[in-house]
Amino acid sequence: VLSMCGLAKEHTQARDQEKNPWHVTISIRRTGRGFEHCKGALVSEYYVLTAAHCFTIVDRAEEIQVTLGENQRFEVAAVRSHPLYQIGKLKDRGIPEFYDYDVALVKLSKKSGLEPGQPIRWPICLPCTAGTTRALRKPHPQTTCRNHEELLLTIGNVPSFFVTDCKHEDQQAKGLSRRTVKIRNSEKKIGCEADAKKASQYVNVTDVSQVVTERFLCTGGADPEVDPNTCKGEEQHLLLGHPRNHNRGCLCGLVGVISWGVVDVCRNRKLPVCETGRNRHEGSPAYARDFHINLFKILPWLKEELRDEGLDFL
Ligand SMILES: CO[C@H]1CCN(Cc2c(C)cc(C)c3[nH]ccc23)[C@H](CO)C1
Repeated sequence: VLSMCGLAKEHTQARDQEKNPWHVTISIRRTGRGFEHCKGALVSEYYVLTAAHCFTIVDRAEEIQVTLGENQRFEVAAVRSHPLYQIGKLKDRGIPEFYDYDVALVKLSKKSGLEPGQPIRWPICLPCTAGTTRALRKPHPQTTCRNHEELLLTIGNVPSFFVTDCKHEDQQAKGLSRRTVKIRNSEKKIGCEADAKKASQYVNVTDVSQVVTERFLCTGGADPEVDPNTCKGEEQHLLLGHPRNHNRGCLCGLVGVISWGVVDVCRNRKLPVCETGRNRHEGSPAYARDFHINLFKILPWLKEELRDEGLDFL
């Protein structure tokens, strides 16, 4: 079955949830400390993709809930972090957190698309599947995985966006807003990655490649204009603005999973204003960069874990 991914209402009258049906909230009950939250992306009928660091080794599936849209709750059958994710791997070198391979798949206990009376929850397309070929309006099966990477990740500043909770200025209602960022590729990449050393916990990092490995994409900074930054709890996904018409996210599909940032701009934990993005830490420093796991670098794991989901991997 050709997974009907990336189908969402794009017209301006559509409600936030209809524009971003794949955007989910993951709530983890921590005994004595209430709930912690992360964001995730529905990538098939049963699976949500998110960051592995949202979970600890003791979290059990029973403690985790996934909410689609405003209030459609799902229980979780299993959480599978990438086998090479090991946040404490460099502790003995004075590097407290290491985010390499920071991705996890959360399996829902029932299919996400079949609730009577609920809107269809279209998943977002994964790279190197027939769905992304369709979203890119390219011929199938002639278009290869390499073509996807060339189309989506080669030019210097790749227009992309992430989705964040926000509140509408007037009626204080909660909404979702798309925050446009540029993936710093080719010549912009070096400067972007170098700022990782400004993170408070990375004072002992001598060579930035110790913490920013091949698996990462880098966004943020102020060149040519200031990019919005992510906050803790917004681990989720980076979508792609269409390489040609930058003004509209083309639902070309998932490219990365937000993993960590140098500065947590939501210190005051107030939701940003939907229309303007105000309330974020005003005037983030130019070194406020964000790092995302590049899905093109973890395809074997994705294909293996999602082999029964009918996603037609290329
Ligand atoms: C290397 O040291 C830093 C790692 C990241 N940490 C927090 C964090 C996480 C965990 C996840 C996301 C999505 C974040 N976006 C912005 C900050 C932030 C703090 C920085 O504030 C210390």
